[in-house]
Amino acid sequence: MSDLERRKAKARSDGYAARARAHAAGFGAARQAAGHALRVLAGAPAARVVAGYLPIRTEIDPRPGMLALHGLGYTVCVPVIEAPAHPLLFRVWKPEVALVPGPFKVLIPAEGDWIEPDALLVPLIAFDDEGHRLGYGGGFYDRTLHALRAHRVVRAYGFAYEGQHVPEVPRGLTDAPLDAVVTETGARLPAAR
Ligand SMILES: Nc1nc2c(c(=O)[nH]1)N(C=O)[C@@H](CNc1ccc(C(=O)N[C@@H](CCC(=O)O)C(=O)O)cc1)CN2
Ligand SMILES: Nc1ncnc2c1ncn2[C@@H]1O[C@H](COP(=O)(O)OP(=O)(O)OP(=O)(O)O)[C@@H](O)[C@H]1O
Repeated sequence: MSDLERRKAKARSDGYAARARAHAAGFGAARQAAGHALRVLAGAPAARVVAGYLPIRTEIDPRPGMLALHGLGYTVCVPVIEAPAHPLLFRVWKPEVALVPGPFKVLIPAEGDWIEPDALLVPLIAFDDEGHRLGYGGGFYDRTLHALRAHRVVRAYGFAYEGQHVPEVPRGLTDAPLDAVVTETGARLPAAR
């Protein structure tokens, strides 16, 4: 294990504990964060297809935001793992769509069109002021953002509890930065990178 991997592993276990505390205390946070996400997306030009996610463990629940976006006429989609070390695919999500368990027990739509999002709400374990994030360690969102951003502007907004903020996320060369992080207290724009 490299020094970076060791530091990420430590930050992951600390981050898990902080997220669990925020989740346990976070009554109403998902709704407040949803409101901030709608404002951020309304200010982002040309975002019509927005990726949310179906939460696992103690991730903040983006479904109130996804429901509101659907009601406003956005096309909402969620990630699906195609294979390890591959970018994520995205399938259209609607409030009534049937869900089935996919890899890592994450729910995925049983059917629906495959689509490319132009903005994403991204789950995470920890984030810092420069918009760097730590995920579960699969590199899925990093690969996905690199691939999507190779041919056009695609915005990525971390979606998290305020309690997941850390001074500095251990960072590697392949980590894809976020355009902002939305929490229950508002949208944090990254400080100059
Ligand atoms: N809600 C949600 N959906 C998502 C993601 C996510 O982070 N959150 N993903 C974002 O990528 C993808 C799923 N990726 C995942 C990758 C790893 C693990 C996981 O449980 N990893 C184990 C370690 C496994 C190992 O080391 O082999 C762990 O954390 O204990 C879960 C989801 C797509 N959908
Ligand atoms: N664009 C990429 N191309 C090739 N490898 C990549 C890319 N992005 C990440 N990786 C590799 O994936 C592995 C996991 O990366 P990392 O620890 O940053 O995952 P993570 O950001 O925590 O996970 P996720 O993005 O799935 O939430 C690392 O070995 C990293 O080098």
